[in-house]
Amino acid sequence: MTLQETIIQELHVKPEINPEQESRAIIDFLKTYMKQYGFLKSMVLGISGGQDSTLAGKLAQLAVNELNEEGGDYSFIAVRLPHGVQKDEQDCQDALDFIGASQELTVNIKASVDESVKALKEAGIELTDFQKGNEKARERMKVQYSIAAANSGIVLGTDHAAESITGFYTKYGDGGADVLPLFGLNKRQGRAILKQLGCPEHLYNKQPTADLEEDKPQLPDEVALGVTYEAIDDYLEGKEVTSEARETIEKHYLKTQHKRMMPISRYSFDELIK
Ligand SMILES: NC(=O)c1ccc[n+]([C@@H]2O[C@H](COP(=O)([O-])OP(=O)(O)OC[C@H]3O[C@@H](n4cnc5c(N)ncnc54)[C@H](O)[C@@H]3O)[C@@H](O)[C@H]2O)c1
Ligand SMILES: Nc1ncnc2c1ncn2[C@@H]1O[C@H](COP(=O)(O)O)[C@@H](O)[C@H]1O
Ligand SMILES: O=P(O)(O)OP(=O)(O)O
Ligand SMILES: [Mg+2]
Repeated sequence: MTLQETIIQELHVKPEINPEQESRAIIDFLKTYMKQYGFLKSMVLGISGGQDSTLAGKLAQLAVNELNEEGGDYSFIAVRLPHGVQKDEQDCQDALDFIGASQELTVNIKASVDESVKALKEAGIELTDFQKGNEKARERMKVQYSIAAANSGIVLGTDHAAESITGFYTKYGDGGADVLPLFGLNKRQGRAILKQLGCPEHLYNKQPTADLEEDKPQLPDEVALGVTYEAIDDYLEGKEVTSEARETIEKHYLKTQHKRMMPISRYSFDELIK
């Protein structure tokens, strides 16, 4: 098998999807999961104003609606987690309107992040702007777990194949979650599902950004990665891409293998270095 074929198999990407069937399958998966564990009552997810959290949030809310129509008492808790004031706050509000969550909460992470940065500095560790970005992502994870704990809930994550392949997430930050509804999809497939669900166009066509760096506000993922999502999506669908794109994608994949595994032990080290 080529590395491309191995990755496609590992990340469960289909060369094409039927958006309606795919959203049905994800909603059914979420419903089955919630029903499997009787004590679970809620799903929690940070809503950033981007494509992925809009999609995962909408699918979670649709699952909750159906569970409740069937006699359940479940909720989807959409969480705004700005760091100070977010430039694209209007997109976040548009996403929340589209999702129609059972409950909305806002926790501003700035004070906690600033305190961590300060305490680390006092201990002699001065974070770079990039490292502080990862601190923000981990603070968001922490807040979502606290909300889930207080609401008999699980934390949803928005990782999908087009992010997983490059490891473009903060380990135990946005990479830390209980259930990944979008796993197996690439970026354009997620966009197609949002379109089919009637999402406002400006949300599903929005430039993907982690928006974690203060020195580079709203830095497009594609600039940080050095490759376009079009190329990543093509690669994941088994298509030919330029040799430059292939090299960049595969380099990211190999460098971030540890992120797609449980913490490494003597028994998994071989898997990592293969
Ligand atoms: N922080 C930001 O401001 C920012 C902004 C945009 C995008 N991103 C993206 O988010 C991601 C997060 O950055 P990151 O990957 O540098 O940080 P990370 O914290 O997600 O991962 C780095 C950590 O992983 C562990 N690690 C590294 N190599 C390992 C190995 N071989 N085996 C086991 N553990 C290992 C180490 O603890 C290291 O500190 C990147 O893809 C980045 O491009 C971050
Ligand atoms: N500003 C944010 N508010 C709420 N939730 C957020 C915010 N930024 C990121 N998130 C969550 O993290 C994931 C990953 O974001 P990327 O843009 O892929 O880095 C996002 O889906 C939200 O759930
Ligand atoms: O995870 P999101 O919602 O922030 O989407 P994107 O990765 O496209 O910014
Ligand atoms: Mg984003």
